[in-house]
Amino acid sequence: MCRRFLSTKNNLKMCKNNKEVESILQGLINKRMRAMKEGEKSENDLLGLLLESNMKDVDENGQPSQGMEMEDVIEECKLFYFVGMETTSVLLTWTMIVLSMHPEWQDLAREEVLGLFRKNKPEYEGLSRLKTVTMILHEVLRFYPSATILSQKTYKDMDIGGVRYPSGVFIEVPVLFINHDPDIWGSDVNEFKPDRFSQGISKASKHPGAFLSFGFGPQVCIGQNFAMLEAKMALSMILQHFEFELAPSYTHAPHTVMTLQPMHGTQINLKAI
Ligand code: HEM
Repeated sequence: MCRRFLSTKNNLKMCKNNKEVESILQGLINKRMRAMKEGEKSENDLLGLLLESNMKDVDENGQPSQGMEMEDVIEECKLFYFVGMETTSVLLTWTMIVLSMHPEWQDLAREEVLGLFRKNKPEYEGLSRLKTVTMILHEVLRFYPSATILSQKTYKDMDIGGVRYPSGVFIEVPVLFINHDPDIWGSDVNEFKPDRFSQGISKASKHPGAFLSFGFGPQVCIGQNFAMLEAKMALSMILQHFEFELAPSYTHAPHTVMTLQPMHGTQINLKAI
């Protein structure tokens, strides 16, 4: 990877970090493979599944090229870690910011959570009944989509929307712009209005497929249900135990570093309840 880039200070740092992540993963993989070879039952997690498929193919075909290369296993682990962690964490961050800016929605969300769980740990069944919290998370994802642009590349000559594209053209879908387009969402597009999602995602806008914060088509986010569950669980627990508001030092400046983030951090005052 590193040979493709100029040796600037930043690129060298990125390469160093990348090598460090890869060597940590390689260590974890080696440990797990040793355990599997010694007959230990593989754990029911992503790494276990990837390695099981990798080792099975190697065994049955006698040559490793048929299975997933170790490099691919490492890349999959990196992909899941980065796309799974960062996206959900910025969703929660923006939700805390927006609920601080709109205390009326913070109160409604807390009312719903306490009504369902009181101060008990939220359980799966109850999380699927959170209507206001779900609408809030969808509206936050519309306002501040973790991925602001989706990139696709044509792999052959093709027609898209009446335009002929040759193979190898990058097509960028500007999710952030689409999510803020009044022709799609209405003239109140710049207002925080979770109830636009009260009838579900497909009825929230004038176009049923306009909500692209989890992508679309074959590359649609595989972790979206898990991410929503995680976010509902975390937000419910925060709402159960704290009231929160923005600290005076907070400066609102969304900017993109891979994901859409608050440029100057998220200073929030919490009050235990
Ligand atoms: C709020 C949280 C999340 C958001 C907003 C989000 C958003 C997205 C988007 C927009 C894409 C499509 C990318 C594209 O078309 O190029 C995507 C793909 C994907 N997401 Fe998520 N995601 C989230 C959480 C997660 C989690 C928790 C996981 C895994 C546990 C995950 C795993 C993936 C994977 C594996 C892909 C496919 C990548 C590919 O095929 O290239 N995501 N996600």
